[in-house]
Amino acid sequence: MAINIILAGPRGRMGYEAVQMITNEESFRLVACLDHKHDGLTLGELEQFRDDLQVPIYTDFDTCLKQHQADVFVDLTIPEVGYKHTKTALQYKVRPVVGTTGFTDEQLSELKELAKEQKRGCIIAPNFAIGAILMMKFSKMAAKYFPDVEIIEKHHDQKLDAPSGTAKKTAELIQDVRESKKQGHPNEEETLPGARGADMNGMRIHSMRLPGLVAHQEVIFGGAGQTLTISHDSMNRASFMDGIKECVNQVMDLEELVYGLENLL
Ligand SMILES: NC(=O)C1=CN([C@@H]2O[C@H](COP(=O)(O)OP(=O)(O)OC[C@H]3O[C@@H](n4cnc5c(N)ncnc54)[C@H](OP(=O)(O)O)[C@@H]3O)[C@@H](O)[C@H]2O)C=CC1
Ligand SMILES: O=C(O)C1=N[C@H](C(=O)O)C[C@H](O)C1
Repeated sequence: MAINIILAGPRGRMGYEAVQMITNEESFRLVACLDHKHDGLTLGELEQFRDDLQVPIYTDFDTCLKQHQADVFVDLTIPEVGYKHTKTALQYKVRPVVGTTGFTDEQLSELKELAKEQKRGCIIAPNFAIGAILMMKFSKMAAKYFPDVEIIEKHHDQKLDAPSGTAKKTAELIQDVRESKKQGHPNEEETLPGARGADMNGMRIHSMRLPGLVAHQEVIFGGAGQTLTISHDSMNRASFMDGIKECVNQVMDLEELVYGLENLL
């Protein structure tokens, strides 16, 4: 039996790639899309998609969910909207797979509670690329031995949230094993505000935004007379598609929210 999917954000950089992946996968069926434009049209009627993609577009999620029996909802939009969509999907007992980043800790806790109440699987994954998951896991391993660490994340200049979801998640994983400490000189001062980046329990996160970049991260550890750099680069959005596929399959067997693909691999 095919898994019926509703996708939010089909015209976006990630959404476009996800449409190709879902429609090429025999065991998936894209039953509808959610957008804030083009209500009543089909994907095939939009310039960027193949003419034969007879997938209806809705701007109202409730209407979409009432019209289509879906198993899984995939969100690749923007933080504020992605959070609302995820909540609505769970209320309709449809399992969300969320790639959208920038949710607050409060929003994540609320969604965790809702998924538990509804006994429905939900996966929120700040990064779907297997290489990025390994980079995070290796960073957690290294942090046990190197408590001095800074994260540099580099993304395209159209990204809305900073730091990236991946950088935050990496810092959280490192925090599980790193003793909390302020790094750098105790009397250091920023003569230009922000020069030392964001501060997470003394660990620094720096966000770079430039045209030409896709998604890249370096985790740099420093110790006596040595540094260790763990880095990952996504050269294109195809790098995230195997992870989405894995999440769509795995979410069907879950009854709670899982935050991070590293918990499923
Ligand atoms: N987990 C992961 O592995 C990855 C996660 N991401 C995250 O995925 C998200 C999307 O990234 P990306 O594709 O690059 O971003 P884009 O800006 O390219 O795409 C976002 C899409 O969402 C649409 N949108 C805006 N508001 C709504 C709404 N109310 N309902 C439905 N759609 C809406 C936008 O339309 P319009 O352009 O008309 O505003 C756009 O088509 C981001 O949060 C990003 O951080 C990205 C890459 C990997
Ligand atoms: O916006 C992006 O592009 C990406 N967002 C995710 C994040 O915030 O970590 C994942 C990846 O880095 C690409």
